[in-house]
Amino acid sequence: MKKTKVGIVGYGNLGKGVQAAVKQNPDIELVGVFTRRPVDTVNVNEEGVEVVNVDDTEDYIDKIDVMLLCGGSATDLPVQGPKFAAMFNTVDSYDNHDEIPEYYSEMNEVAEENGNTSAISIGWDPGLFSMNRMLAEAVLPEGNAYTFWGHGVSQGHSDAIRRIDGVKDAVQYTVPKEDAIERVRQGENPELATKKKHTRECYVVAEEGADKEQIKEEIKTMPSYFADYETTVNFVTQEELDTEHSAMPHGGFVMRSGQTGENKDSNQIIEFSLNLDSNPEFTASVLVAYARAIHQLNQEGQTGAKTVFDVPLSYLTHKSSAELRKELL
Ligand SMILES: NC(=O)C1=CN([C@@H]2O[C@H](COP(=O)(O)OP(=O)(O)OC[C@H]3O[C@@H](n4cnc5c(N)ncnc54)[C@H](OP(=O)(O)O)[C@@H]3O)[C@@H](O)[C@H]2O)C=CC1
Ligand SMILES: N[C@@H](C[C@H]1CC(C(=O)O)=NO1)C(=O)O
Repeated sequence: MKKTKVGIVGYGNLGKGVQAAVKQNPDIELVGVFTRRPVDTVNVNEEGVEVVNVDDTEDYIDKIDVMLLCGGSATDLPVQGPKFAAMFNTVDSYDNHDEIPEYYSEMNEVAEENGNTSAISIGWDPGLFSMNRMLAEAVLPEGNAYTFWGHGVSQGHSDAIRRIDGVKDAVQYTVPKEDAIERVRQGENPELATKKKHTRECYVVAEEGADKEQIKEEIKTMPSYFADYETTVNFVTQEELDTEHSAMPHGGFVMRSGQTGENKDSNQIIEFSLNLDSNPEFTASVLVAYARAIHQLNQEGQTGAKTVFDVPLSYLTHKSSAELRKELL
């Protein structure tokens, strides 16, 4: 079997998750981990997997079929996305929803120019939840849609806090408002503004001597991430963060309630939910499936940026169409 050879760019929670996910996919092979840090400070604990500084990436252009970009969306991917899409097929999990259209345009231009294929905003939201929002809307054109996340750790929001000057470490929990969920489940079809659906709880380790009030203000007013939410900021020690906030569970659901029939008197509900012990390991598993698909799309000459709306579902699996018809139809 010809394997898809992949590389990991950025060895954090998501990068480690990709390393684990590759081992569950016999048709995928990990060639190397690419990091901005000195290579002797990053230990991947896996025989045969090279650790390379990102400045030496060009040496691997002919050795890697798809590069999995595992950097943070707040500040890493806006730079690393275009940089790596010029050299490789890529898959990333870019999740700043407000900026996805602009990111898509830039990635599409770079990937097209270089004959590469780049899957962007892959994961669960954006990603599998996006797919299900679209599917539900296509099937039930007359209705109301809702997305709820948590209670769990948003990696994107946690990463965004960690990038603030004076922050040493941080975790952000997204907390759904139970009254909002109840109103949706009761079929009220409420109009729910962003603030009305979730609150955000942050646990922050400040650097020695950092201005905590300044950090709190930067978090609460951060556009796209916190500005539209009720957000609480708690300062804790590194030991408290490590002992009480090291797990990264998450999940949520997308739901659409729609009406059908001559008199629109049939109420139909579509719901897709996730319950994740590990947000990074699940997200990484989605990225690896898309690495398989992007490799095939590029071999077919389909270049440019792709979202979950552009990639055929059957390309995500190693199974043939005949196997799918036999086993899963
Ligand atoms: N679409 C979706 O559904 C989802 C998207 N995501 C996205 O994934 C992104 C990455 O999340 P996550 O992996 O948790 O972020 P991390 O903070 O763990 O890692 C981000 C980067 O920071 C660097 N880094 C990691 N650990 C260290 C360290 N100890 N010292 C110095 N640098 C370090 C790494 O780059 P380097 O090795 O180069 O130093 C890494 O790529 C999030 O920002 C989010 O946007 C996450 C979940 C779901
Ligand atoms: N992109 C999110 C995945 C989901 C979770 C989330 C949130 O809690 O706000 N939004 O989307 C992440 O980084 O974890």
